[in-house]
Amino acid sequence: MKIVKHFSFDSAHLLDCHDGKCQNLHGHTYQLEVEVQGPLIKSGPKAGMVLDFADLKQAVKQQIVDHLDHAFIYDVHSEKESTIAQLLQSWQMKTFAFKGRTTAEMLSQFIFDQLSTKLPISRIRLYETPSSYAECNSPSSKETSDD
Ligand SMILES: Nc1nc2c(c(=O)[nH]1)N=C([C@H](O)[C@H](O)COP(=O)(O)OP(=O)(O)OP(=O)(O)O)CN2
Ligand SMILES: [Zn+2]
Repeated sequence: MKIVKHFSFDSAHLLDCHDGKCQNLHGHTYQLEVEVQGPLIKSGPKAGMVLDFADLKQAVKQQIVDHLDHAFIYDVHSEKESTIAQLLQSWQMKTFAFKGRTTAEMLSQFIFDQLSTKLPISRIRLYETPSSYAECNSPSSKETSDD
């Protein structure tokens, strides 16, 4: 059985060295879908659930949304992005240090890995724009081969 919950957060970023408009500072209202797979709980207050949606909400909020929402997400390996982050930090503005390029793909892998330490996550999908998303699946939850 699978359950899915949707989340949303707003972040600013840029892609240093991008060969298009995304080299400029800009923002996204990211839409995040988190899927959890597992058997139904058999008894007690959570009977008939894979995981209580409220518990899923709290975990995603604490581990992901609270850190990324209204933050400048920057690649710690980029001098340009780190310089912007230092300036924002000097004004007590919110930043999030990311160990990689802040693409939808890299962010979705990070979110998947973070959440997987606490929950049986089977898939996450991160929409950067309404028409663009990256998806990260647990190998064990794949229904088809690797293609
Ligand atoms: N494979 C990826 N390609 C791009 C990424 C990414 O994370 N992975 N990111 C960007 C930029 O961050 C950019 O903000 C998004 O680009 P784009 O989809 O072109 O933006 P639009 O506002 O034009 O989106 P629409 O949904 O088409 O309006 C670039 N590429
Ligand atoms: Zn972007």
